[in-house]
This record gives sequence, structure tokens and C-alpha cells, in this order.
Amino acid sequence: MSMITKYKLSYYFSVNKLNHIKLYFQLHLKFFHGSSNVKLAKYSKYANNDYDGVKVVATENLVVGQVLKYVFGIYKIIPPSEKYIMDDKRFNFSLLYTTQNQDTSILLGPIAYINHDCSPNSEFKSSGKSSTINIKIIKNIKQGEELFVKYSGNYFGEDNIDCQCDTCFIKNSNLPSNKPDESIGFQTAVIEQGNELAQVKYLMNKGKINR
Ligand SMILES: C[S@@+](CC[C@H](N)C(=O)[O-])C[C@H]1O[C@@H](n2cnc3c(N)ncnc32)[C@H](O)[C@@H]1O
Repeated sequence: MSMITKYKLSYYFSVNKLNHIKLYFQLHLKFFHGSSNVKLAKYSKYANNDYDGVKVVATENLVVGQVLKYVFGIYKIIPPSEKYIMDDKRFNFSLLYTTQNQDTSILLGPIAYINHDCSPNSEFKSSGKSSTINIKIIKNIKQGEELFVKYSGNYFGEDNIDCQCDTCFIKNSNLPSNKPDESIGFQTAVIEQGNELAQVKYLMNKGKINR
């Protein structure tokens, strides 16, 4: 952080808050560093988005039980007085809804780059201290494969009816998902063909075109 930026920020924030901001940026930069086991890649799969999105991809083989400390997130409960911000369409925040406290939290940090799959290969892992979460690998992931978490059972509408993950697509189609070779081949095709197939997938899931 340059002196001038520090000077300007110190006008608005206490020393304690400034140290938090500094730590946050340092951690965020580590995510993009080679040692973080993952990288960010461009993604244009989801048909309900006007913009090209991103995905998180493994840069090395990841094994069950591994915790990725640089793929971190910080959640902050949104006080009722600030809930109006969430309705403002200019902002696209990642929100977490905790069933335990029935609170809505804003999720900050690189963890919010991870896409959802109903049969994920990773999960959120609370660090136990403060409001930081990391990613724990729950299925072995090969180098180059995408990381997925399950946001919740109802994030994409009731029972995730609008979810566009590969698991939902295979479940809702007549593809023989119980034959591993065919499903692997199919998933590769989805990734290679990109947006056009995603469009078909989305409409099929919504029952707008016949299978
Ligand atoms: C936490 S962000 C993940 C990063 C996102 N791909 C991006 O580029 O910002 C969540 C957003 O990604 C998209 N997304 C992720 N998983 C999805 C899924 N299974 N089906 C449909 N959209 C998904 C949705 O637009 C969702 O609101």
C-alpha cells in the first residue's frame, strides 16, 4: 500500500481497520500467487448471465481432506438497516444464508469465485476462529479440473430448479450417468462446446425444449 493511499485511507479508517484491510489484500494476492494450488479462469457457461464469468481451476492434483488456505472467504452478517443494498441491481454480491442463525451474510474474498455443483468436489470449511472460511477438498480433483461447492439446496430456486450444473443436467436428461466413461466424455463435451450447449442445458432444465 503506497504512502499516499495509506494517508487517504487513514482519513476514513482506524489503524485497526487499516490493518484488517491490508491483511485482506495480502491474502487475496496470495490466491493469485503460484503457491495457491488453484487459478482463476474465464467461464462463459451459465446461460442466465449476460457477462462472461469466472471459475476456479486446480493447478495441481488435489486430494480428499486437503484444505486450501489461500482460497479463503470472510463473511459478515448484514444488519437489517443495510439489507436494502442487496436489492440494488447495480451490485452483484455473493450472499450466504445461514440456516443456523437465519442470517444473511455477505461473502468476500476469492472463495466467491467458486461455482456451484449439486454434487460438489469441495466444501466450505469454517476456520473455527472469526468469520473466515476456507475450502476443503471432498473428492480427488485432477490438475485442470474445476472446483465446485454446493451453495445450498435452494440457491437456484426451490430444490435448485434453475441450477445449471453438470450434475443437474445429467440427472434431468436421459444420459446414462451411471456409466463413468460416458459421463466423463459428456462432461468434456459440455466444457468444450461452452455457451451454446449451456443455453440448451438451461432450457432443457427449465422444460422449455424437449429432450
Ligand atoms: C459466487 S458466484 C461464482 C462466480 C461466478 N461464476 C462469477 O463469474 O462471478 C455465483 C454466481 O455464479 C453463477 N453460477 C455458479 N454456479 C452456477 C450453477 N450451478 N448454475 C447457474 N449459475 C451458476 C451464478 O450467476 C451465481 O449467482
